[in-house]
Amino acid sequence: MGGIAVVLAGIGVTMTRKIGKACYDAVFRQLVLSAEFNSRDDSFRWIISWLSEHPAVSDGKQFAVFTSLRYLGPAGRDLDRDEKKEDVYLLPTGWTMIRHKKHWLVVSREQGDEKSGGSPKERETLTIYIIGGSKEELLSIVRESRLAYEAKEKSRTSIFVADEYSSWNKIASRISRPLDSVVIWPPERAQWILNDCVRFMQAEEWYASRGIPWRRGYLLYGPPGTGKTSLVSALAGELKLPIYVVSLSSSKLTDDSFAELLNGSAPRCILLLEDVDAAFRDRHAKNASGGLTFSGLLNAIDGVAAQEGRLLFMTTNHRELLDPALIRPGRVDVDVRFDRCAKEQVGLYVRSFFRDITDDEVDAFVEAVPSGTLSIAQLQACLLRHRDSPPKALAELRTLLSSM
Ligand SMILES: Nc1ncnc2c1ncn2[C@@H]1O[C@H](COP(=O)(O)OP(=O)(O)OP(=O)(O)O)[C@@H](O)[C@H]1O
Repeated sequence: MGGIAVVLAGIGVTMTRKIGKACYDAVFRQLVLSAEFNSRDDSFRWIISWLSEHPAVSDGKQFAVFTSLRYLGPAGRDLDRDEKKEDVYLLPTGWTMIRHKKHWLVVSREQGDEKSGGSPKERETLTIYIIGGSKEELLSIVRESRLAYEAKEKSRTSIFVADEYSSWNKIASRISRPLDSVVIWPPERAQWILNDCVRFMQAEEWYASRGIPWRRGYLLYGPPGTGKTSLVSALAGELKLPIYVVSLSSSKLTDDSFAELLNGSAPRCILLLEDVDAAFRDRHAKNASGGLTFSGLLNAIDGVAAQEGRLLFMTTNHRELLDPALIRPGRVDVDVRFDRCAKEQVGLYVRSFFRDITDDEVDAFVEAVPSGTLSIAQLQACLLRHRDSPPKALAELRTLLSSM
């Protein structure tokens, strides 16, 4: 008898709990709206940036640091050489309540476990609960955060690099580099390439009406440090497009993950494949071990399922080592050769570096550097060591040249 009473009491407690929870959930759902932002989605960045600038948050005491400059892979190295500025956000830790306009918002951040896949940063979610608010109010927060983020990013270039999990990591968002900061010869060539890109981006219908896949490929080749990556960076700034960088030499890449990466890039972007020769000196060199194959590469960049409307840039120091199939017309439409400095480039670069230098001093640099001996990167390194003294820079340059 006593046993039955205990069982009945147990059932009663469980039922009461369940009913209580159901009532609580129903009331909670009625009063509280929520939106979840996953770090895989762009909206996550908007909200993170919006929250970190919200007065109620910036007055807080406990913060977690969130930075978008997380991973500098080999391909990120060059792009990051000029500026090491990070996007750093200070965000509240755990659960936070903030007053926004007429409502209270509760913000919670959660890190997913390994089962949810992807890199740890990719598994993060941020949930905003709005108490007593409407769907429209929740949407207006998302819109507001998007507009603020886009306004902030307007004069910046976003750079994404494929990480070891074969997903995109935003490594930087930096002030766009002006096109005329890249000194190539002849100077009108940079503008020609920019015009070509613009013309392509505006020609979706033209391509569609002729049944031509809407794709354009550029091969930039020449010695190291001559401005290939810098030009891509400047073009991205002028075109207001993000750059997606893949290093083909990564051993983690497979045909599937490469195709997935390309599909996961923004529909309008610059896709930059750096040092293509390192991975594909010839089509047979790879790949017994299951990495990216040559046909996998070709399929992903221009197979039937390949994305359209993006600009493909490939860079190499050794054009002669590339498989002809990779650079045939249709895959590479524009070939641009970069060389070590012509005398005119030395003059232009020195003038733009020192700004208030005299004509005679510029002429001395031009005279000292024979055409085709130094890359701009070498010249730049020397000038940087004596940024306040053109005569000292010139003296060091002469020593350097005499030892070559
Ligand atoms: N033509 C150029 N105009 C202005 N700066 C240049 C130029 N070439 C190189 N530089 C400077 O030299 C550095 C290296 O340049 P960059 O990475 O663009 O060279 P690269 O040709 O892509 O080299 P690599 O083949 O090694 O990838 C950068 O800091 C860049 O600012």
